[in-house]
Amino acid sequence: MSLTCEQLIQRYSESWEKATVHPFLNECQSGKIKPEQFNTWLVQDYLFVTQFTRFLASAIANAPVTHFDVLLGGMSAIKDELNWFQEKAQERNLDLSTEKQQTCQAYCEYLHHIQNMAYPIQAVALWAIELAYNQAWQKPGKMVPPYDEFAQRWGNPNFTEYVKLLEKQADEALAEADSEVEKQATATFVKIASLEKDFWQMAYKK
Ligand SMILES: Cc1ncc(C[n+]2csc(CCO)c2C)c(N)n1
Repeated sequence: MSLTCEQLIQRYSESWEKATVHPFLNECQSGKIKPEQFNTWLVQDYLFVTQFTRFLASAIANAPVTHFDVLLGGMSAIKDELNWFQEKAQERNLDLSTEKQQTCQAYCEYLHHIQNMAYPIQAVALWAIELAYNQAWQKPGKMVPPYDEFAQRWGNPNFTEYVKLLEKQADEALAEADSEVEKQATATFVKIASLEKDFWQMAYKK
């Protein structure tokens, strides 16, 4: 039996919990987050998504044609997401040409690093990155305005469906992987969980 996404979640459930449960999210839920802390996180997330766009493009370049439909749908969603980030930044008077914090920089470098690795590794990364947001923004429960818009964006059923399709594709890719690629895909999952955990914390740093 080959490795599956479900097994990764089960085997590393503690790391995954830390990736998707954080005081930042609870403070968005209650409305206690300071606007400047939220803004700090938002700008860093925009910077991350610009790098993620390049990562998705390279995953498409390595993917089998049977995976194009889902991934191209993801690419189209990112076009919308980047424009939406720019709108939010304008509303909040934020400068998007800010420097990356160290955690954001490390995450972007990691995406660049796995860009040229075997496709199953990229398929697992795409799934894990999207699942992290899909779960993290739902776990605290109904959020107060203005943070409910963010929770809706990443917690809505359509996005959940997209993440399920990414899981199916990652499982298909893993079914073709040898044990070395399985090992690297596992390491990628664990690394992403750790980077996601650190990412929330950037809200509290200048
Ligand atoms: C640190 C961090 N991790 C995951 C995501 C989730 N995500 C990455 S790109 C994108 C747009 C739709 O594909 C979404 C929702 C994020 N934004 N920031």
